[in-house]
Amino acid sequence: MPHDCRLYLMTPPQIADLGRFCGEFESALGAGDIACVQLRLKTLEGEAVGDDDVLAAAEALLPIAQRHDAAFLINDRPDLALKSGADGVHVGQGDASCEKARAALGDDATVGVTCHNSKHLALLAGEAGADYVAFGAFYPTKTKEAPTKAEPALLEWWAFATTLPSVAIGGITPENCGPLVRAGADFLAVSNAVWAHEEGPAAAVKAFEKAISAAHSGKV
Ligand SMILES: Cc1ncc(COP(=O)(O)OP(=O)(O)O)c(N)n1
Ligand SMILES: Cc1ncsc1CCOP(=O)(O)O
Ligand SMILES: [Mg+2]
Repeated sequence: MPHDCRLYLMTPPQIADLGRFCGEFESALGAGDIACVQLRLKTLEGEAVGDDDVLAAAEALLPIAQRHDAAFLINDRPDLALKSGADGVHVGQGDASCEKARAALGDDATVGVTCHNSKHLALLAGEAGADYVAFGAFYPTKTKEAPTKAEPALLEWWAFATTLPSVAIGGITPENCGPLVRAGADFLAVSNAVWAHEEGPAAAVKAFEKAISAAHSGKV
């Protein structure tokens, strides 16, 4: 039987009302097992997300993540991860390098690296000291224009060839996550399926848990 696959929750790219979002965040984290959260704030119609916005969001969300035993990572910016007291950072191929992130944050921090659909990038990230590699996008996503499409076979190969954890990302829902779980993904990184779920984020987390468990037990 494959090892346990866990949820990795990404924030929405824009948070209009931080106070209100804290309630939704608390409700998602309280609904089930979430291993990790990534604060991923992006620009909206050219409006830049300032460092202060990221730091204010981190200040509000980090204690909630800590209360629920979820690691708290910042997207893109090792410097803001350090400033905010986050557990680590997720960097893409166009962001700071894994080595630079590690040097800024230290050995105890978590550093994750986007590897698109590339075994080569993932092996390099592993050599550079990444704590996990992220592959995607597995499905069409509304959250970003994903530059690559990945297949579950890549997760299978990765799990067979290495012991470094993998994160699957991109358009993942409770309905389509089965093949990724069965292929050996260690984490499912999800955003829209949780925040836009018609019954709310807690229902989404519960639906993911049910789907992951069904995939592990071979029911789907
Ligand atoms: C878990 C995870 N995987 C991939 C990404 C994408 O990172 P990146 O390529 O840097 O793109 P942006 O998120 O910065 O738009 C991610 N953030 N998290
Ligand atoms: C950041 C990112 N990188 C590749 S797909 C994606 C978005 C994931 O969000 P969603 O779960 O809403 O598709
Ligand atoms: Mg990035």
